[in-house]
Amino acid sequence: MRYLTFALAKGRLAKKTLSILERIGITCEEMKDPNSRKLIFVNEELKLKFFLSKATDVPTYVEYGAADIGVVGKDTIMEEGRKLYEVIDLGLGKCRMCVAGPASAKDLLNHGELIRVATKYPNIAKDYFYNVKHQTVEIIKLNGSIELAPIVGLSEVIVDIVETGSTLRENGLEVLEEICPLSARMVVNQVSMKMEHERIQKLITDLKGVIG
Ligand SMILES: Nc1ncnc2c1ncn2[C@@H]1O[C@H](COP(=O)(O)OP(=O)(O)OP(=O)(O)O)[C@@H](O)[C@H]1O
Ligand SMILES: O=P(O)(O)OC[C@H]1O[C@H](OP(=O)(O)OP(=O)(O)O)[C@H](O)[C@@H]1O
Repeated sequence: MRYLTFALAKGRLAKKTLSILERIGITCEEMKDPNSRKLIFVNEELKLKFFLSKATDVPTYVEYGAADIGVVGKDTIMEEGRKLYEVIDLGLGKCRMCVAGPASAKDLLNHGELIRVATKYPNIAKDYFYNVKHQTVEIIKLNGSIELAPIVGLSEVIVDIVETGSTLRENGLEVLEEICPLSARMVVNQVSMKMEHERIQKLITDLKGVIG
């Protein structure tokens, strides 16, 4: 039996992903050592391998088949646009992709003005403004602390993740439009899905049994 390899997003989703896998009997004790610098972990008994990578790289590993299976946020799947199968919504890491800004920016969205949109997600923002709203905008790519952009005058609005809404509230901003709900998904390499169909299907069925 060959090894099945999992690419898991490090950061916010990692711990929750490991605990959902544990609930279906997939454990990788080694991975829990916070001091370890090791990158790849093996469960000999189950013939599984795991590695943690930057969330944005998970779809890349899965498309190329370096990992058979990945767990990553829907936002990253949409933004990366890789060829893979999205097989299950794990229901964790729930949040929303939103257009946000000061209340005063609402009118700019309703009247189709040429506005600047700061975001870590240029493809999602482009798709939303061009294909859904049919509004021409200038997209400005940032890499973090997106809420700063409208405060310091870099953009009129932002496209970003909202979970509790605290970051927006504490900075005098609000949700202006909701683009879509988000959560972590399991994704599968298209060839692996065919070659390892039975094992992957069992995994999906087991996961469906433990998620609410
Ligand atoms: N409040 C939140 N903020 C950001 N992401 C969240 C939040 N809640 C859930 N998520 C989900 O967690 C995923 C990973 O978030 P995390 O902040 O760990 O990674 P990242 O932002 O891609 O990493 P980095 O900070 O290295 O760029 C997101 O892609 C999203 O699907
Ligand atoms: O609605 P909330 O619960 O406040 O969560 C949303 C915030 O969390 C994320 O930022 P993150 O902490 O990942 O930092 P970053 O902005 O540097 O990416 C996201 O980009 C928002 O800023």
